[in-house]
Amino acid sequence: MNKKIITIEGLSFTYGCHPVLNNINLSISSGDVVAIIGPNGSGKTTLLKLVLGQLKPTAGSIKLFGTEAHKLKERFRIGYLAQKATGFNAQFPATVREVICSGRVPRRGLFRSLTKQDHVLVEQILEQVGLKQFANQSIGTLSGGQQQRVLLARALVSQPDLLILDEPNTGVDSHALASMYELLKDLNRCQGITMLIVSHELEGLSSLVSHQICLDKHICTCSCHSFNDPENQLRFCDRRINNHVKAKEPCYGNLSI
Ligand SMILES: Nc1ncnc2c1ncn2[C@@H]1O[C@H](COP(=O)(O)OP(=O)(O)OP(=O)(O)O)[C@@H](O)[C@H]1O
Repeated sequence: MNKKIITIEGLSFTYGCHPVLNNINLSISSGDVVAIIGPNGSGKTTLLKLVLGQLKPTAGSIKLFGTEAHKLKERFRIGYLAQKATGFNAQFPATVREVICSGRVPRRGLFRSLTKQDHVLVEQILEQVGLKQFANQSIGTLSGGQQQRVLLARALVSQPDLLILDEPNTGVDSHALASMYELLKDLNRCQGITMLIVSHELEGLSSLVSHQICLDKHICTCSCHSFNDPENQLRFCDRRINNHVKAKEPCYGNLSI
């Protein structure tokens, strides 16, 4: 049986008195590629921040690799590409290669130099994301979409077990996006990296993801198909978890895969 990478039980989260997520249950196994979609303000980024341990649940629990998310020490096991993380200006004092190298530091340790092996890996990833020719340029001289790819490379270079991407398609043209998704697919199929991807649209992503979750404040649906089981492929098991029609009070989604 595949190992559980993320286990969320009875999760609720409130900003001040503004409830955003309520009673979410979700379990993601090793090798799953889960896309979270939903309208603006539905709590997608908040859910990612909770998974990353940047926010603490108001109620319930989130475990990563079997440990409470905010207590996880092996942060290098998670590669994270934040939403709208780009915006470096031309004076930013680091080259593309240096930014990618910095993604290796958590795995190596803060006060240890990178090894020859680390540098080989950085060169491989530069090649994979198509940025070799920009390696010695300041990251701030690249376009927004190219900067996005640098940050993806930085997330990948730590060789994460779990890759979390918040709208990785922002500012990336369709050609670059298609090759990014191909790369992610290879990484998932060959290295078994588990992925959690927030996106507004599934176009292009659908051949990559194994599960889709629609997150809204009141309704969550989950559909899944397994690439490993042909009979399961494209099988849509839509689970409308919340019987909100019966509820008089506003109620919130509760989903599980
Ligand atoms: N730091 C904060 N303090 C208070 N409220 C917040 C904070 N961050 C987000 N919110 C609110 O929480 C709700 C969910 O926000 P969140 O960013 O998680 O949504 P989202 O689904 O990622 O949206 P988008 O698709 O626009 O990126 C929104 O109503 C937002 O206004």
